[in-house]
Amino acid sequence: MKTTTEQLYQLFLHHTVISTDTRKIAPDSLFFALKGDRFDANTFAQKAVEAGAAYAVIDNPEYALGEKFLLVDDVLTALQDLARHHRQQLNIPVIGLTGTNGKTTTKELINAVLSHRFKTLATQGNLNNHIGVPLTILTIDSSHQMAVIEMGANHQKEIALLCSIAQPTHGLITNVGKAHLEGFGGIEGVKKGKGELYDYLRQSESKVAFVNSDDATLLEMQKARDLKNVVYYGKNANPDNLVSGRLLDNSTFLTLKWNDRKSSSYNVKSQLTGSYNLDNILAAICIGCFFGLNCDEINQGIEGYQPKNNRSQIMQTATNTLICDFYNANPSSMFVAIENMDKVQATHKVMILGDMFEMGAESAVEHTSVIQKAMSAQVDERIFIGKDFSSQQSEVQNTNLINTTFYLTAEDAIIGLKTNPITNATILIKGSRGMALERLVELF
Ligand SMILES: CC(=O)N[C@H]1[C@@H](OP(=O)(O)OP(=O)(O)OC[C@H]2O[C@@H](n3ccc(=O)[nH]c3=O)[C@H](O)[C@@H]2O)O[C@H](CO)[C@@H](O)[C@@H]1O[C@H](C)C(=O)N[C@@H](C)C(=O)N[C@H](CCC(=O)N[C@@H](CCC[C@@H](N)C(=O)O)C(=O)O)C(=O)O
Ligand SMILES: Nc1ncnc2c1ncn2[C@@H]1O[C@H](COP(=O)(O)OP(=O)(O)OP(=O)(O)O)[C@@H](O)[C@H]1O
Ligand SMILES: C[C@@H](N)C(=O)N[C@H](C)C(=O)O
Repeated sequence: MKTTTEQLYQLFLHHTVISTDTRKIAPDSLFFALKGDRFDANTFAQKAVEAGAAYAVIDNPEYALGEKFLLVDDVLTALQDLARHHRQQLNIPVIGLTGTNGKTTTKELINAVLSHRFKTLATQGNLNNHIGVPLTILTIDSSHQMAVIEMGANHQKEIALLCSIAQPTHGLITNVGKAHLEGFGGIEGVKKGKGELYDYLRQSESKVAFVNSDDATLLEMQKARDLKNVVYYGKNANPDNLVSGRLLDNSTFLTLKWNDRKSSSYNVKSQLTGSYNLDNILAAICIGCFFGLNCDEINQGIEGYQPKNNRSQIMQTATNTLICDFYNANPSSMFVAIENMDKVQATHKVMILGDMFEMGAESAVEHTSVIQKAMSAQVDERIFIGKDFSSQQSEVQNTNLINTTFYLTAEDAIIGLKTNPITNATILIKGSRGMALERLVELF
C-alpha cells in the first residue's frame, strides 16, 4: 500500500527533521530516498533506519523491509507534496524571491532586516531548487513569524512549481538578465520563466509584489499581468516609491542615503561592494518599511550583513585588494561588475574574467561582448581565462589589446601569473562556478 501525503504529514508532525543523506542522518528524522547522478538512495533506506531515521520514504518496493519503510510513487514528488501540504497549514507571510542576479544577497539582506523585529526562517545558502525549496519549507515551525524563500531556475515552469510549493504571499524579482540562456531558450525565455512568480501573485489581490521602479523590464512584466498590489522601490525620486535611495560612496563599501514616504532620510554604510548591490539593499529596506520596521532596525540589518561565498567579497592581501566575485558569472552580472570596476578609484586596476557557462547558442556572441565591454573600461590590465573567451580573441583583433592576456585554462593563468606577479593592485576576479577561480587567490 502506498503512503499518502496526509499520512506522511501525520508522521512529519512527530518527526519534523528531514534527512536525505545517510552520511548525515539526523536522529528520529524522516529519510527521503532521492535519486542523484550516482546513486539511487532507495538502496540506502535500510542504512538510514539503522542510523537512526524514524522512517525511510522510498519508491522501490524491493526495499520495503517493514513498517518503517514508507512506499510512495515517487520520492521527490512526495517530498514536494509534503512541503506544499505543510505550507498550507502555515498562516504567516512568505516572501518568495527569484531573479537572474542577486537572489541570495537580497534574500540575506531581507532576512537581516526582518529578523530585527520578527522570528524569521530564510533559505540556507542557495538551497533554491526543486529539492532545496521543499527542504526549506519543511524547516518552518510554529515559532516562525515570517519566511523568506529563494527560488532559482534554469528552465521554464520551475518557478511555477516552486510557487505552488512555497505559496508566497509576497514576491520579488530582483532583475531579469542573461543567465542560463541554454535552459531558458534566450532572454525572452528568462523573462517568461522568472515572470512565473508574477503569474502566481496575480492570482490573488491580497498578494503583494515588490518591484524596482527603475527596471523597465520588470515594470513591463508587471503591467502586462496587471498586478494590482505593487509596492515600488528604486534609485529614482518616483513619488510612487515606498523607498528611494542613492549611492553616496562606492569606495570599497557602499554607503547610501535612503528615504521613505515621510521623506525622512537616513544614511547607512553597508559591508557590500559593487554599485549593483544598491538595488539589492533598497529591496530589503523597502520590505522592512512595508512590514513596519523602524529606521534603526532596518539600518542595523543592512550594516550587519557581510557577504559570503565569494559574492562580491573584498579580501585584503599583503599587496593587493581583491574583489572576489567568482561564485558565478553571466553576461548581465559581468557587465555590471565591469561598470563598477570602471568607476572604482584605485591606482592600478586589474580585471580577471573567466568563462561564463550555460550560454548555449549565444555563448560566442556573449563572450565577445564581455570582452568588448572590458576593453572599453578604465582599467590597467585585463586577463581573460577559458576556452570560450580565448576562442573569441580573433573577433576583437582590431581592438587595441594592449595590457590584455588570454589564457586557455586556469592552470595556464596560474603559470603566467606566477611568472608575472601582480602587486599593489585592485583586482576583480569573476567567472562561472565551474571555472573555480578561487584557485588564483593564493597568487596575490
Ligand atoms: C539528490 C541530491 O541530494 N543530490 C545532491 C547530490 O547529488 P548527486 O547527483 O551526486 O547525488 P548522488 O547520486 O551522490 O546521491 C543520490 C542521493 O543519495 C544520497 N546518498 C548518497 C550516498 C550515500 O552514501 N548515502 C546517501 O544517502 C544522497 O544524499 C542523495 O540524496 O550530491 C551533490 C553534491 O553534494 C549535491 O549538489 C546534490 O544536490 C542537488 C543538486 C540538489 O538539488 N540539492 C538541493 C538541496 C539544492 O537546492 N541545491 C543547491 C543548488 C541550487 C542551484 O544550483 N540552483 C540553480 C537554479 C536551479 C536549477 C535547477 N534546475 C537545478 O537543476 O538544480 C541556481 O542557479 O541558483 C545547492 O546545493 O546550493
Ligand atoms: N542586483 C544585481 N545585479 C547584477 N548582478 C548582481 C546583482 N546582485 C549580485 N550580482 C552578481 O551576482 C553574483 C551572485 O550573487 P547572488 O549569489 O546574490 O546571486 P544569485 O542570483 O543568488 O545567484 P545564484 O542563482 O547562482 O544562486 C554576485 O557576486 C554579483 O556578481
Ligand atoms: C552556481 C550556479 N548557481 C550558477 O550560478 N551557475 C552559473 C552557470 C555559474 O556558475 O556561473
